[in-house]
Amino acid sequence: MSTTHPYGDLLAFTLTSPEAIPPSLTLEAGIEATGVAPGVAILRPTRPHQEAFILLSAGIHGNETAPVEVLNRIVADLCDGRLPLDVTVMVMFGNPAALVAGRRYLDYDMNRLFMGRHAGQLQAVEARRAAQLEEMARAFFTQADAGARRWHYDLHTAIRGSVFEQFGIYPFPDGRPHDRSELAWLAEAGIGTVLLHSQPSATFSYFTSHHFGAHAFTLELGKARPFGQNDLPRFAGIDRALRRRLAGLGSTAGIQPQLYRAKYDLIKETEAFTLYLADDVENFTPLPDGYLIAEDVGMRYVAHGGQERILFPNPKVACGLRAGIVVEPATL
Ligand SMILES: O=C(O)CCC(=O)N[C@@H](CCC(=O)O)C(=O)O
Ligand SMILES: [Zn+2]
Repeated sequence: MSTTHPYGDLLAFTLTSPEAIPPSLTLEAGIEATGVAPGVAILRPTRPHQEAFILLSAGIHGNETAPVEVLNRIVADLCDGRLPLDVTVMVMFGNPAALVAGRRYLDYDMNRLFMGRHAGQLQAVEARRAAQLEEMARAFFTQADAGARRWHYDLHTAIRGSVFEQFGIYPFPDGRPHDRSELAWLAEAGIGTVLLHSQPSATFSYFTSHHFGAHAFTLELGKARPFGQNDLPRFAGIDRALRRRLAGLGSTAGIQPQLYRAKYDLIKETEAFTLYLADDVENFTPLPDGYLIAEDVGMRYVAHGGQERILFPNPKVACGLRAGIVVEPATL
């Protein structure tokens, strides 16, 4: 089957025309493709299929290109009949303008603007886009019957390298138990480490978990690199697992990832915030007992106990935002 539609390379379509909505088409592969917004489309089999709704997002941060390339290939394989689809899937390239610019964001970090936080940053282009993504996620998940299964995988790569190259982030479950079969699915996808968030946040995965009860995860799949510099075979585990999920296949293995819990956030309150970790310190680096991690006006962040590790240290964030997370080992 030869490609004669933009779903054969939705990424090229989006980067070339970042304000264009993909066309709505019935494809020879037996898929109804509906363009919803720039960089966003829903794919649904034309034949009877499972009552499962899967949201796959990438490029919420515009410099995190590899996950966008992974999703782009999956969309092409679905739409050209090389990969079976037995669920309804919405694919989102989160921030097309930032993807074109190769920047994490243009005005404001979009993954701090969900849960309605966009209303407080209306001058930022990311605020309008976050509001749009929220609305599209709401329409997508609320069309599902009460018994339908809902998943959301928000794919990222990180600024720094990591002691554990790929890891998942389980948003705060609002009192629901953590789901061991979802954790096993992550392990099977090659994601051997999962951070359990301990509080609500303004991220996309918390939004879909909180509002729609989706099994939602932020997945950190490696180090962020520009388009053309990604080593895509390193993403084979998540690629394979997503393809199985889209084909309606279940888990095969029972292994569990190792778990960490978010203990507290480093908050950059003022421009005086100082981080005492070098730029090449990796995510999940252990923090020796007593180590001074960071300081801000009237605040000293000191490591305790020798079991803590640092995640996402970044002194360059805007004031008021998280400049790192101190994590510790956890069990369920
Ligand atoms: O490398 C970094 O410093 C950030 C990588 C990244 O974008 N991570 C996500 C994690 C979201 C979460 O905590 O659920 C983010 O910071 O938005
Ligand atoms: Zn990111």
